[in-house]
Amino acid sequence: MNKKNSWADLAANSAAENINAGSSANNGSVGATSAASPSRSTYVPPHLRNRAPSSGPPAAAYSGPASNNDRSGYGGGSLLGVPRNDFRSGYGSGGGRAGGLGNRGGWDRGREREVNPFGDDDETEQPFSEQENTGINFDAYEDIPVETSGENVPPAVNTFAEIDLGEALNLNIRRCKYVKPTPVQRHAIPISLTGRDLMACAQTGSGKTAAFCFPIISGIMKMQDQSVQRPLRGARTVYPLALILSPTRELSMQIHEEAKKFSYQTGVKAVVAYGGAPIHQQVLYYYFLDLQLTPHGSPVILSLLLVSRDLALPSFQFYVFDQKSLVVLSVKVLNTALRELERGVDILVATPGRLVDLLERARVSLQMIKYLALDEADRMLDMGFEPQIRKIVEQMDMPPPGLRQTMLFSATFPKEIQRLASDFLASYIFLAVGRVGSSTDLIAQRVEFVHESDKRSHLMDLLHAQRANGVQGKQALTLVFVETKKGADSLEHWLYSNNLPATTIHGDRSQQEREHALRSFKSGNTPILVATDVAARGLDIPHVAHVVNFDLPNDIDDYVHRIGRTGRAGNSGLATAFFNEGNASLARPLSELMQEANQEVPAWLSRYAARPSFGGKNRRSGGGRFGGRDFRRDSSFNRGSSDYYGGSSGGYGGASGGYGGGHGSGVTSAWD
Ligand SMILES: Nc1ncnc2c1ncn2[C@@H]1O[C@H](COP(=O)(O)OP(=O)(O)OP(=O)(O)O)[C@@H](O)[C@H]1O
Repeated sequence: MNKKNSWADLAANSAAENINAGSSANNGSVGATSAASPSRSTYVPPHLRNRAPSSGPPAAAYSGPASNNDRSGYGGGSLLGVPRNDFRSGYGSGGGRAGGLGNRGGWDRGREREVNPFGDDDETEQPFSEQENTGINFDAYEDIPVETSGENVPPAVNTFAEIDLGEALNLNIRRCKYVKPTPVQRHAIPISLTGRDLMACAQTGSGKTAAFCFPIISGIMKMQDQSVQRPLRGARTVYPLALILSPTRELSMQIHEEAKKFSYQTGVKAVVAYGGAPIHQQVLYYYFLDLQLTPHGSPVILSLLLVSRDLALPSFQFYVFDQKSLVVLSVKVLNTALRELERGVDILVATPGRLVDLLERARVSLQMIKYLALDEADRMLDMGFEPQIRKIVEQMDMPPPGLRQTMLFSATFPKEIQRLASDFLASYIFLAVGRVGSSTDLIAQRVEFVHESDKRSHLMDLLHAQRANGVQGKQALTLVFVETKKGADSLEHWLYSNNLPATTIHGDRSQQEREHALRSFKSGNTPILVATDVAARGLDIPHVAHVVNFDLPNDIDDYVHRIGRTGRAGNSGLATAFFNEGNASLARPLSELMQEANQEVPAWLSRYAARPSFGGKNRRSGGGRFGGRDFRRDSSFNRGSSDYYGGSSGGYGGASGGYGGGHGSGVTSAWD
């Protein structure tokens, strides 16, 4: 019998192995099963045999972690049907499921104790100088141009000590080894601390997450001192004080991890809400509560308890399964994520879809929101997400602009999106660190003309050369962007069959597979990650040495975010793009971007860029010279007599401004 991977199949395998059941395919019904006299009353997992029988809590009957199936295609049947190539991860590690959802720091599975995200419980505090993260090259940021616009802009600071963030948060900043604020932090944190709304644009990898997290945590700490009361509307509804929205599950998880670090021992609690994967992909553990055999020897699971953290699964829902020789009469779902949420939340980090679900089920109320942050705000307000964001921000119970503080952050901010975003803001300050939508010159950019049919062999050459130059012949972490999910799978397969350790991340992979692929990449086990744009934004993966745009995106802003996965926090990086006739419309913005970042533009690319038929449609974020990027300064964006510079929200509650300016059309499929 082949091993299978869904929770039900795991149960089947486990049951079949342990009970030595007969092979008859009995599709027993509830009635038939009840009538059968069982040959054994209760299943005891192998590790609990020889112990006294117990009818105690489920933990006593733990059957082990559900499988991680990222490499399950090898050596056994896979429900997913597609072999996966997370190099080596499937060998000897048991698939690694125990390191999956449940191992994400901070959840602490049902215990109230706050997990130390720094793992430094025993560490005595070191002097500041010894802690400095030597990888950070702050000088790289010193001469970066900064522009602010809006009324009464608070002055920037040069050190964290100048800002009153609160002792507990300051301690965590030291634990993070942040010695001094990055430019976006120097400006954005004082602005936010004075309660002003903010639209901030700063280069990839320049510390925007902390720039919105610090004021939120510090503000909530102050609110705790004032013992802010939350409404009592049914124990199951929670009232977060801050909401941080991001476009992908992985980014939400990452922000949550960061928020947990920053808020450690501050009394501020951050919870993440994402999900949407089918039940069998979300199960952490399963327990047999009651299992019997029919006279024919078929296993009948009278009751199975699943422990899940997918917020979509209500606790204790009952299912009846009838699969081949296995009958499951009832499944109880113990939803650890919902329970975590029910214990209370100050900062809710979420993807929009999951949040809408929670709002509709009255699990979350936004009535108490004091802080709203949109990370990758331009992405959150483009055609794909805008309706959901409007629903969350304008049509539920969130306080309007002026009564809440709103912070929008991204590395790119097209003017059309700025205009939409202004609906969510009141009297806001616009902050641009570096040119809006520019890339950092920490990233060396190369563009090579490669015909479609030559791309694979060219990539192979790059990767081999890189390995030859690497430390002890090791492959440096390389992120390869392609345009489609199918393209990602096919390239991964090809790399793998050519002995290059690759995995993929894209929207057709299960959440478990996505997370496993990311972990495998980060750890260096699978140093080549083939990705769609689902990995283009926000992900902070240390030591990514090389980003390859195997397929260039249609939009220059997407290019900016993609290459921004390398060259982060002051470190240098390399980005190579394969360009051919199909990318002609990107020639002009690409060569402009490269010039701005002091990169050498190949003569052939300049010639493409100079052709009048190319490059017209693809606008640069913000556009124009430095200093003209706040859309409120551009008269063509003013609506009638309303004065956007002053920033009062003209469109609150209204319908979308209908942005349709060629943004994201080729990208949507990659973002789920
Ligand atoms: N003040 C600081 N000192 C040292 N490191 C910092 C500081 N602030 C942030 N970092 C580190 O810099 C890295 C990049 O930060 P972050 O992920 O917030 O960048 P970002 O601007 O949000 O990038 P992106 O545009 O790609 O989302 C992280 O590893 C973070 O821990």
